Amino acid sequence: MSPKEFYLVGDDVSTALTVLVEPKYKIEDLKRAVGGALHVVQPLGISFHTEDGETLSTVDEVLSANGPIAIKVDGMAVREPQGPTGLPLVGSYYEIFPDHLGNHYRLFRKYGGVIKTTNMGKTTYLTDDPEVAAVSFNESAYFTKKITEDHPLWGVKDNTAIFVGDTETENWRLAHKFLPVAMGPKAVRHYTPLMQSTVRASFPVFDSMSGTDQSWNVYQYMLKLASQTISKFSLGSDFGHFTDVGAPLHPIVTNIANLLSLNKKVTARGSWYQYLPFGDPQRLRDVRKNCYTLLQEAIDDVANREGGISQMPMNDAALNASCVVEYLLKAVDEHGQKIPQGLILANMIIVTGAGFTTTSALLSWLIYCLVTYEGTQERLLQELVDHGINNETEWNPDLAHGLPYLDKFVKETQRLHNASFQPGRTTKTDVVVPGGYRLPANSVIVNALYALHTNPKIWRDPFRFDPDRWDSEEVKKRHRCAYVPFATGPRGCIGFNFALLEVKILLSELVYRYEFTRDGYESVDYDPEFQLIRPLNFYVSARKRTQWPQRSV
Ligand code: HEM
Repeated sequence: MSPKEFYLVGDDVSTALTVLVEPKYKIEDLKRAVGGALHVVQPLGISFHTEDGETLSTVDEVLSANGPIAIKVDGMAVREPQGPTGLPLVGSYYEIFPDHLGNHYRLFRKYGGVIKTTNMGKTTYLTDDPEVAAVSFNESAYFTKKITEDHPLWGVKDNTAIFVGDTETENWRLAHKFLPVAMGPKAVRHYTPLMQSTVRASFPVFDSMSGTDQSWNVYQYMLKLASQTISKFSLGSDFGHFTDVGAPLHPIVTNIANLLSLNKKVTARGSWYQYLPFGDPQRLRDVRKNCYTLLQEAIDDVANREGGISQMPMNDAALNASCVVEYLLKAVDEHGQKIPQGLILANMIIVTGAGFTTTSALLSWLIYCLVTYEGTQERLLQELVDHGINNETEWNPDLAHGLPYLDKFVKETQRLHNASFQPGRTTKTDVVVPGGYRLPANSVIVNALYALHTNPKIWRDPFRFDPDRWDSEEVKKRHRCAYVPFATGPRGCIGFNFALLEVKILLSELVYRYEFTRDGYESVDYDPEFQLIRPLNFYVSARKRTQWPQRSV
């Protein structure tokens, strides 16, 4: 073993660390050893240099060079991410809001693939670089999902629940053991009739608006439809959203939506703000209490159903249960253990909330794309007709996922209008990420999904809505983190099987029955204050079809 000193170009040579180098090392082994010592998360991106800048390509060259060895990461000196200087106290707030998607995109063009923003005392790093996203999504020695004061989910942090709790807790481990089984492809298949019947039960309401040529706010009705579907899946409850045109939203929906909206407001303003005993911070606490009460009632309803709850292995329970709550009450693991009773309530708030807030926004954007991008609605309808689909079709996942245009239309909509936009991860130590950017320990990095999905280095003509791009080799060979609408890694979405099947069936049923037309000429805005990207002022009329195109095949 030969001791050798290494330092990162960009740091002072006095920071050099000693690494023991074995002469039999391959160059990759040396990179891994040096990367580990200097906290370079992707060590194969390292290159070795003399102090004069000469490149050293072999282990022998490194061992025989004089003095400390300089290293670069992806050909770059190590550097601090840059961002707008901002104003005293508020930081970069006015550089970012209200159009945080557009402004972050602009800041990446100006400052590079990892940027730093400060906002009311909180510091956030963000990336639009898939290489950086890939390392941060991976739970590792360097990154984890830990919800600190700088994390976007701080206001709703709850270590008894999935999504809003830290990875390194026993509670997350348990939730992540039990819940995904209830949402895997096999389990989701048995919820297909539920999706089909829920959308068909909404037709009398849309028919009646069609009859009076009434235009309607798309998000309001997609929220009703998505939450009606998710509430049956998650809680086995019927929220009664389609008893008539003006049926109110169920209080579980309004309370969860308020919870998210208040959290975004409270966390956008700095950590001190949430402790105020009045105003939005107090409202956030009250709304959370209401959510708990309402959800517990829904859980008790399932637990007290006639016939009782029989226990069974997780996989059987997932196929047997009529909803996720029933699954959690039934399921036992390989040791005969159940998920602790005390974890069910908090997890069910999350499953329900994560389920309907995302799918309602996605359904709204799908309709937005249909009425905005010429020819898309006709193409989708033609595909349905060509596959013999109508409002009596018995849906199954193979049919829904076997519609190629629908599939790429959904993908392209999620690329440009994804509901989620800011999955955050926290560094466990200081770390040098791809591109040579250094993040301090305990800092939050947000994978900026919109900026990743429109990064011009990856996506040709990124703002053009073009479902056919999904057939191109370029897109098929993209980096695995260039498109991550559901995030990825151990903390990625567990509901994506359900979500994709749900939106495909609901959208197809609606498009087969109605012709959608945009109402109004204002540009459609997203809500900058909400935890998810949802359209605010988007109206359509949906006229019941009386004619359909001929089959083209
Ligand atoms: C269009 C629909 C959806 C989108 C875009 C979406 C997106 C995401 C994203 C980006 C994450 C990662 C969050 C983070 O890293 O902080 C996530 C996590 C999660 N999603 Fe979804 N989701 C969708 C639908 C659903 C549905 C329908 C459910 C359940 C019914 C669900 C349940 C969850 C849960 C429980 C987690 C947390 C996983 C964990 O913490 O380990 N999602 N989702």
